[in-house]
Amino acid sequence: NYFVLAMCKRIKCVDGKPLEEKVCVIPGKTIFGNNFDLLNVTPGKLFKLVRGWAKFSRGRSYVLHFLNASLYNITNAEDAEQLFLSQPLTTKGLMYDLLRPVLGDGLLMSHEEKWHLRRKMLTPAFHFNILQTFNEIFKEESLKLLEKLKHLQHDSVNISDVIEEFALNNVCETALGVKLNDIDGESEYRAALHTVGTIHAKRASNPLMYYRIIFYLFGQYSENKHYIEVAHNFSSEIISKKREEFLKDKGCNIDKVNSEIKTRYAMLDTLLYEEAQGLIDHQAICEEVDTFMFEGFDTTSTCLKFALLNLGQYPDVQERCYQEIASLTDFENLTVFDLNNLEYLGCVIKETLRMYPSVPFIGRQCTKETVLNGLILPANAQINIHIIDIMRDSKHFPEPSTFKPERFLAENTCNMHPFAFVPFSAGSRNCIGQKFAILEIKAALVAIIRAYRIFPVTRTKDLVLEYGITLRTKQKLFVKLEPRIT
Ligand code: HEM
Repeated sequence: NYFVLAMCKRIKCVDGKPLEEKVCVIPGKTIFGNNFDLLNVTPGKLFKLVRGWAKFSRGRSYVLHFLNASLYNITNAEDAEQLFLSQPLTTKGLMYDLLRPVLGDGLLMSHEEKWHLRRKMLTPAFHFNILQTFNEIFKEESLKLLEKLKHLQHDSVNISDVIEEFALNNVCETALGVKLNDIDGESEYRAALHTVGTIHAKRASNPLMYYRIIFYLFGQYSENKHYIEVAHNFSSEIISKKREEFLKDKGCNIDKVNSEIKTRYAMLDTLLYEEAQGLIDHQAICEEVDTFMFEGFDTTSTCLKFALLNLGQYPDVQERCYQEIASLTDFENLTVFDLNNLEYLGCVIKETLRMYPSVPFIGRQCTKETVLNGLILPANAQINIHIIDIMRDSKHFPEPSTFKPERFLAENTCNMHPFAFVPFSAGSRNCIGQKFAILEIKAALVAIIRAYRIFPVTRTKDLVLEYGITLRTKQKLFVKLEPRIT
């Protein structure tokens, strides 16, 4: 039962056949399983290694053996289906523990009863009525983004900074109800989130660093602690400010709040209302706010940056988007319906997410012995779901490395496997912010495409992709912009 030298319990086939008949077993570099395969890798090397294993296994899911745990890697839609539909397999994997000091036990990390309650509590904050009010903020921030772009050197625009600022402003103003620019320490906060993500990616690339004591002694423990504190102090200050406003404004009229909450309450107000009812405490609010800021900012900005690179590289695609947008009314008057109706632009965003998913890998762990896809996974086995490989499977997406937004037109998706396109994950632990994200990305792209022709500077084929919570690149990203004459 044990893979002795790797010191982990083996995964077995339900029918007793050799494991290799069901999955690919990646040979380790040493007799100690795959324990030493990851030593001294950088986030860039780790990304390449993990994708290389997926290539080696030729479309089959694969297994690795690490100290104390086997790792089942799901790389295709067929194997992902059972997992996404499984209720017991909703506990997040070991890797997420590295994020716990940052996100606490918020929606992303929590499980079972706690997750259920919080998800139920927060779902109304993403209701269609609320998205309508968010749309006004997305448009306002998109216009501010254009204003920023106007003052940059158009021959080579570094899109990372402006896009990240745009995304963070949006999530702060929508979810928390405060304008980030009005608060001191905004840029330090953004830098802190970025650094915490970078340290996490580096730590995740070295299994020895998963041990707290080793991270403490030889890793970036103090730096990490410092930046987490900066981020937490910032969000905590916002929460205190909003609590004061909330209690002054609504505290005496909970019934009124109760009726409003279903129609127009953003996330933080919803949480403050639950706090006023005694259902959650300050700590819980902090965890959720930190989770939403973290999840809501890097993910959308990553997608936007790749979408701009793609639009620059494919002038025909860009022109088709422009034609679709050209018939719309003034930008300021665009409704959620108008943006939802932009079918081709929607295909561009989907194709961008398919090729460059903002969250390329997600993880689960078995809390007890579990049967999945004809395998018996021992308790504590880890499961890594390769969102990126699932969506680059040539069975479902012919010529997977070619950017073809048309594959997402309604007439081409009728027979698509339900779990072949999963940038927002799927099943009960799917992304709560997916409609929010698409709307925000569309608003920004409409504003930019209307104002500028985009030309390539950084090309996607030259990018070195890096492992991280979100997809990262070694290089900074640049495009050239040419104002459109209207
Ligand atoms: C293009 C943008 C986005 C992408 C690709 C994306 C992707 C994902 C994925 C793959 C997951 C599952 C994570 C896992 O199982 O470990 C997830 C979960 C989550 N996302 Fe997003 N996300 C995006 C935008 C957003 C936004 C804008 C928000 C909030 C405003 C958000 C909030 C969350 C939260 C709270 C969860 C945890 C949900 C739960 O477990 O119940 N995301 N997202």
